[in-house]
Amino acid sequence: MKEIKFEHVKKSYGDTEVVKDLNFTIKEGERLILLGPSGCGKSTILRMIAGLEDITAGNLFMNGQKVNDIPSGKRNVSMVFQNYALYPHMTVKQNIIYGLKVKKVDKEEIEKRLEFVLEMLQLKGYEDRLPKQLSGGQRQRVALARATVKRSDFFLLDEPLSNLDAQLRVSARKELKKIHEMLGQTIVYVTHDQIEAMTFADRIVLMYNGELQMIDTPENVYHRPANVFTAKFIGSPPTNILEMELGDGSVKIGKQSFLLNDLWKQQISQIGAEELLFGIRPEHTELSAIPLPNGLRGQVKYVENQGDNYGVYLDVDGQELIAMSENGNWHDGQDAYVRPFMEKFHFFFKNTEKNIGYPQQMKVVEELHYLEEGKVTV
Ligand SMILES: Nc1ncnc2c1ncn2[C@@H]1O[C@H](COP(=O)(O)OP(=O)(O)OP(=O)(O)O)[C@@H](O)[C@H]1O
Repeated sequence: MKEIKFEHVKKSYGDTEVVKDLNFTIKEGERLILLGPSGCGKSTILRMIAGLEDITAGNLFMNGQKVNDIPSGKRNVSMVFQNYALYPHMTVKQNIIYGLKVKKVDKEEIEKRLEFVLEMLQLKGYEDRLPKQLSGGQRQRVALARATVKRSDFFLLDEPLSNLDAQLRVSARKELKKIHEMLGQTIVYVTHDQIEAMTFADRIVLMYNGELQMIDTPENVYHRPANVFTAKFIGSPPTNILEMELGDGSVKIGKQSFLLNDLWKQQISQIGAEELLFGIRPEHTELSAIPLPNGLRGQVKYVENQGDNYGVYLDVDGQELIAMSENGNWHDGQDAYVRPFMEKFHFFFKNTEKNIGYPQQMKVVEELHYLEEGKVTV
């Protein structure tokens, strides 16, 4: 089984714990993305898998075998680094096959694998060039090729596309997916780019401050965030998190309130919630210049042009709420009315910032057709 299992894994540098009690399993053949802000411990986790960092406490298993003390060279991993780390004095071909030669792989087999990656990563014709004679995108493909020819069980990538421009990143992700489909390796991929994570991952591990915040599919990370951090980290502009009070079947925000439907009323009463926070994504609201039933009134503070639509920042009784609008004709200080979609509400416990959960009947679906308040059909 090409599986990686963390069992109470910790990593400290001196007195500083940079990875705290990790417990999760990376499944055979999956594309797992380690996502999180700078310094959260992503690279450290990847380097522990690669055997480039010691584990301070706990156990790490690969292929069912405990590998805490197994050196990197014996872990059946290949790794691609952010800076490519190509050998500058070797040609493209030499760079790609160097590892295989060291391992004394049969000559014919080396040629076969070389042909395969040159073809797949569009490097034909570049075999005899030195890295300095290549563009950034080509160098990155050579680094991918060098890791791919090893055909190891585990393919580890540390921000491999961050030096590429947006277009090249899209095509490189496609190539990576192709490699994955053909070779079926278990991929662990570090990035701080949520778009990369959402488009490439089977599952995402979201890290913050050395702690795992959530591990789940991109859909669930977006629609069912485990806590406030996840809700705010995923999505742009970030999820609105508002202070609220519970009224009688309603949510009070500042001096205003809107009614909850029966599903939410039941959910909230079931968990016996005390103090809650209310979450709603900017894209899950309706914004209007005229009052909306069951909505909130705010004043426009700022409008951000996002190309195909606008982020409108409102002051709602002293709290900021961002809504999306197709038109940019909003002016500062103007009254605006916003209605959060009930099917897209999130509630979090105020003390722990953990999600309270969702009514069972509210499925995670991409396309929803809104009828009226709180009623939804798929
Ligand atoms: N050799 C080291 N000695 C001391 N502290 C370290 C060492 N390597 C990393 N750290 C610290 O450990 C924490 C996690 O670092 P890590 O590189 O894993 O973060 P990251 O999430 O990959 O960040 P980035 O996205 O910026 O690369 C950081 O606070 C970093 O300063």
